[in-house]
Amino acid sequence: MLLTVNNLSVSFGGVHALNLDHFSVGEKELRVIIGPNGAGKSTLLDIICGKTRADSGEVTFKGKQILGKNEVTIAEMGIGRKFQKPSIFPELTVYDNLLLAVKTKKDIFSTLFFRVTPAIADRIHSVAMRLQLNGVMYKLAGALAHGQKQWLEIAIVMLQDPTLMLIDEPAAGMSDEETEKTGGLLLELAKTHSIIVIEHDMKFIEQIANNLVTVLVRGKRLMEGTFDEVKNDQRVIDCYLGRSNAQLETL
Ligand SMILES: Nc1ncnc2c1ncn2[C@@H]1O[C@H](COP(=O)(O)OP(=O)(O)OP(=O)(O)O)[C@@H](O)[C@H]1O
Repeated sequence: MLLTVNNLSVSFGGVHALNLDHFSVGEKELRVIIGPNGAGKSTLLDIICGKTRADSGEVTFKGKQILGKNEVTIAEMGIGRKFQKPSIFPELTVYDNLLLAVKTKKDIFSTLFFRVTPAIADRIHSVAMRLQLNGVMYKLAGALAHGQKQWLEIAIVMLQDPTLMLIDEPAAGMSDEETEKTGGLLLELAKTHSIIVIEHDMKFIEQIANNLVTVLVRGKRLMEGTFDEVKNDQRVIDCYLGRSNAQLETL
């Protein structure tokens, strides 16, 4: 397994946010995590990327313990996180945003003497191609459509060379067409990367869940299964019924 979590406990001011017995993700797996608000989904990703400290437990990545390591070290080990809040520079072009992502991966010394070699330019263009940004490379990032901005964010994470990408609600605020395209992009990226996606939109989950879906409720793992198993599980339906973000019952 690429990532393994065991007996992870996290609390904030005495309130348990996570009490997770086990969770693991394999190489080139696309895992979806669902759960009602406050289930601990973001906290789990925060722990994995080193943003939040755990009280106890074990998280190993490529066989190495990562609990207690800081965000920079964990990113260097190969875990990239795309947050919901935008992190692109709107006044720079798409190309310059991508170039900056390559530069910031370097240490200060090599950043000072940074040159765009043909290999770097190729890499930027190949990532842009995968995220279907090649047609808008010289457009200002701020002028992109909402969907394209999100794809640019994913491209920026990709350029940091992660083995595992953590993505929070990639389709939030997108049109139906953009959502479907995002699903296709994630499935394509999962051919070369492991990806954990937190998502609420069940139609989108149905499109991308080619492997397991993990259901978290009140910090615990309620169940794990295929999309159909999860969708038809009475406990899952009960957790979602009556919630505005649930569309389980309509599928
Ligand atoms: N920094 C924090 N300080 C205090 N409590 C927090 C903090 N972060 C999260 N929590 C609490 O931990 C619990 C889990 O929150 P978390 O954001 O991980 O849930 P979630 O499943 O991602 O929810 P949502 O779908 O609403 O984003 C909640 O009760 C939340 O209020």
